Amino acid sequence: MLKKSFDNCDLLNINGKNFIINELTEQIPATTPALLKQAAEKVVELLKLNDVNKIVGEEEKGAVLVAVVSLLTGLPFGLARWYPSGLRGQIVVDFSCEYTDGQIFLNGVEAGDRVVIVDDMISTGGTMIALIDAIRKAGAEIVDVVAVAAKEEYGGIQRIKAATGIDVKTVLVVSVSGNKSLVKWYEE
Ligand SMILES: O=P(O)(O)OC[C@H]1O[C@H](OP(=O)(O)OP(=O)(O)O)[C@H](O)[C@@H]1O
Ligand SMILES: Nc1ncnc2[nH]cnc12
Repeated sequence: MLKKSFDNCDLLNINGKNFIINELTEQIPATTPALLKQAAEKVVELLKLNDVNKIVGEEEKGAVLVAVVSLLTGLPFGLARWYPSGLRGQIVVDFSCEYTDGQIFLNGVEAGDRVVIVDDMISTGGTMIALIDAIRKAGAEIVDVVAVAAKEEYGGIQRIKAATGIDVKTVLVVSVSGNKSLVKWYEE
């Protein structure tokens, strides 16, 4: 079901970047609980959870998945926001992603935490690099990073590895260079 939902989807060109019109991240068509559950279960299967005390993700599409992974694992979660709330304890880090750049504001991560990062999609890897920087700035340790999908042509996984030393695992890799999306690899 998950593999099928990312395969043969329409692609929408936004400033030269190919956006996958799909059920899990874009609600086209509406996300079913069965698909969301399968995506979260696949992420949990890949996650190394030894002595981990927290999940970290980013709003807003990623947060839907993080919430379900939290329910499945019983672990609390922190989130990076795109706007400052003015709350004390927010960690601020610059980011640059596929469509824009700016800052992220991380809540809920403390020094000494052992965290796993969960996200829906990796494109350029810019958001993930900023999230990793913010978590390290908070004094927490990153034990594992899992995303549902990576877009093959954008080199995000390699960029994250080069910038942070971290290997990101994904459930699937999807190509966006044709007329439609094509799932190139899927973790059975
Ligand atoms: O690898 P990158 O180039 O950084 O892109 C990946 C990011 O883009 C998506 O979020 P999006 O920017 O669509 O924001 P949203 O989750 O707030 O809708 C996705 O959830 C990732 O966080
Ligand atoms: N649905 C999507 N398709 C392609 N790239 C994305 N980046 C974030 N959401 C995406």
